[in-house]
Amino acid sequence: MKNLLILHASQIATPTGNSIKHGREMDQIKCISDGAIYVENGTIKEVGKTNDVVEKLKKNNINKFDQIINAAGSAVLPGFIDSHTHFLFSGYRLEEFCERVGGSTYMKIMENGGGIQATVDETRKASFTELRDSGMQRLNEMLQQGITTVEGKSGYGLDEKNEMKQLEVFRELNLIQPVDISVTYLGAHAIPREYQDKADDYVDLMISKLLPKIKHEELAEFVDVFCDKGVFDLKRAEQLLKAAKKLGFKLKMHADEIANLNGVSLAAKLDAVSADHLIKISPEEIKELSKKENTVATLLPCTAFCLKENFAPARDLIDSNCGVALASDYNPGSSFTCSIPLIIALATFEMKMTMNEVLTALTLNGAAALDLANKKGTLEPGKVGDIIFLKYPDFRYLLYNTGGNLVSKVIKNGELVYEG
Ligand SMILES: N=CN[C@@H](CCC(=O)O)C(=O)O
Ligand SMILES: [Zn+2]
Repeated sequence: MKNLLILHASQIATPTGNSIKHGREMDQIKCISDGAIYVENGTIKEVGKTNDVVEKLKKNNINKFDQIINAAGSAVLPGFIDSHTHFLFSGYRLEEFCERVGGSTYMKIMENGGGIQATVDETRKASFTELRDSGMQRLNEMLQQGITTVEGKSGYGLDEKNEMKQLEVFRELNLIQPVDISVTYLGAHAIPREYQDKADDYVDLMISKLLPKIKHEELAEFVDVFCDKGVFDLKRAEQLLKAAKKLGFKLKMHADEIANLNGVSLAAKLDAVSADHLIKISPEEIKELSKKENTVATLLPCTAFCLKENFAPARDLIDSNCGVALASDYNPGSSFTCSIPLIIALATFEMKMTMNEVLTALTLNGAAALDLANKKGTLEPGKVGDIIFLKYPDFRYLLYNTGGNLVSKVIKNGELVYEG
């Protein structure tokens, strides 16, 4: 048996429950002062006031611990869950980023052969080892931000060999470093050059060959599609997602990012686990989404910021009773950052979310966007022991110390894996 006892936390701050929080529920955070957490074999067993937890452990004759950490002076939170990223890629797009800052647009760059295609060219050239090593470095950066679970999408291979390479690198990374990766197949990230005027053939190829192979080899849990103008239209997105669902994949969707193609409606209709971006979501779609218990609205403020777009209407979504998650969208084009402090600053100051809502969106609702809300995202008995410490005594310092990385310790599965 391996166990850990955390004592005297100035504050334990956590959402509660095993499922997505909607609307007003997102604003409810449980705070315990002078808190303690006991973790056994990677699972949280006790959470409460230090005196109460210590008493309970004594009663149960638990008096030997592999590690005891005094958390006085720290707020202690669930590990952050970054539920939308494209962190596995090769090559950077600095020039295009600067062009955009100077006035060009994401789609103009893509039409001229840059954008996702440029990263596909570089990623195809990269070896398994190169991809693994750069992925490893990025995961380490995430860990230091307090991210204990991340979603990773393929989508920079766009052919069988290179999509499989990305998915296999994810599998390897899951074995060799602490951050858990939930894997998504995003073959429908762009129409590959080889299929430029044959988009239907590419969709057919994914449906007839790639999806069954990936399912058979258990290389991805989710299937996603970039449904937008100039990429995959609604009809093709529906065709692909329906086929994926039939094979047992869970669904995600890049929806209403650049243009409104009614993508959120489709995500709702197909019971997707999440609909992501939503910058251009319509009022009707907000209504539709609010009726869905389990489709998370995943908002990506760093992307809107870097694309100089409006932010997704977080307030309207939450006030209409939707469940909102926040994620980084870490990718080499529209959001080359995994900065949790930047997400927090944009979500509060620009998107008018409360700090309680932001914490829920980065933990429990992030877990829900990965279908993990019954295992992760809160500090409660039965949940995985993924816990972070801040260098200040109250979680609201995350807002107050604007832009600062306040994470001082990260516990993964009950073990200390990072100390800043
Ligand atoms: N929009 C599509 N995919 C990414 C961008 C990927 C890229 O530009 O490389 C996104 O979510 O923003
Ligand atoms: Zn994305």
